[in-house]
Amino acid sequence: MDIQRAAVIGGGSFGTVVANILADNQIQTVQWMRNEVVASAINTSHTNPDYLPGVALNPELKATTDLLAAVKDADVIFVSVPSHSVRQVVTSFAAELKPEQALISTTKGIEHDGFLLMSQVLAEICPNNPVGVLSGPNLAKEIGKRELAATVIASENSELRRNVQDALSCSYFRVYASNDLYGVELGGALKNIYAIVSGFVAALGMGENTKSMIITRSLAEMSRFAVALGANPLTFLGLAGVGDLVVTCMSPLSRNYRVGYAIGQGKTLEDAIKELGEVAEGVNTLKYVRARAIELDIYMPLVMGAYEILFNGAQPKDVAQGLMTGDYASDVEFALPKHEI
Ligand SMILES: NC(=O)c1ccc[n+]([C@@H]2O[C@H](COP(=O)([O-])OP(=O)(O)OC[C@H]3O[C@@H](n4cnc5c(N)ncnc54)[C@H](O)[C@@H]3O)[C@@H](O)[C@H]2O)c1
Ligand SMILES: O=P(O)(O)OC[C@H](O)CO
Repeated sequence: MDIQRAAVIGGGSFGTVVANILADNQIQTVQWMRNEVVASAINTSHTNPDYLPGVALNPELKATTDLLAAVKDADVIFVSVPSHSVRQVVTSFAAELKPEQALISTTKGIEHDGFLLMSQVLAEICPNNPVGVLSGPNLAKEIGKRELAATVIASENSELRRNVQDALSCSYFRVYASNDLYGVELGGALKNIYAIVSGFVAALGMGENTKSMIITRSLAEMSRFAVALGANPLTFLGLAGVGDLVVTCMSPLSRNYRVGYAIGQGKTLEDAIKELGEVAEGVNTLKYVRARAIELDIYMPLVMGAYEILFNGAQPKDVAQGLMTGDYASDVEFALPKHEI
């Protein structure tokens, strides 16, 4: 199956850049979105003014608000809506799919019920279709401007991996392949938590040593969690692990970092999310990962501290001090010694 026609589901920043790369590679691409005004702007002025203002999109990219028309003839369908909408949106076209049509999630989130990653949601709804995940250090606003970046396509289906590599690789986008679907996808979801933590650190004006400590300990913590759940530890040394963690923890372009920054400045979570006006997947991911870590007895002090700040009104400064001295009051006890790993 060569990819000649593609659909992208979602009219936000990342859906638009994926659709634009495909169009740059002469793949006939239709992007589906709910907003008719944005669809019309993409078709006529070749811009997405709501999410990527100032970015010139490929004039061959077509947008539509007709979901069934978008997916009908697509060899591959990229799903790029927030995690809380994936099940509903995919269910609304699943019955129309032919078994050879592949589904690729670009969504870095977790579904609460059953702690399902998005590829697992796709496989549950469309059990006969090949499934994959695209994840890596991919800030949409930079890729929209065609700045150089790399990503990972992960799937258990080697033909699908090769085809997506061919479809997306171009002069500004390099695509690596992995068969660790679970690890690649979990890396993309987990790093959002630590981007929020890095936002606190930046807002408090902490030093470069502190930032490095946070990123490094975040990597240890997220790898420990992922390996306990069955991921390959080597995945966390690659683009979808440390790569995505570093960019999201360091860039104010990250929405998760911005939420952490706003809270670090003293804003409420509600205000921080309202101000952002876009999705910050890490907020819900933090809740679900904390619950899972407690259930499985996995030592995750940064997750526990971040939860106290976001949902229990703790002060970032107090939590940071508690984490340093090891006597941070948590209602959770851990089997692992505190400084192990
Ligand atoms: N923006 C990035 O830099 C980036 C990079 C890589 C991955 N991602 C991931 O991609 C996913 C989407 O992110 P984004 O940046 O495009 O988000 P976004 O907030 O820019 O856009 C989300 C889009 O989905 C639409 N949407 C929401 N609920 C919907 C529903 N029920 N039906 C139809 N459309 C719906 C919104 O209207 C919006 O157009 C997220 O999980 C994110 O983690 C984002
Ligand atoms: O803006 P964020 O925080 O959702 O992060 C965007 C991408 O996931 C970075 O790879």
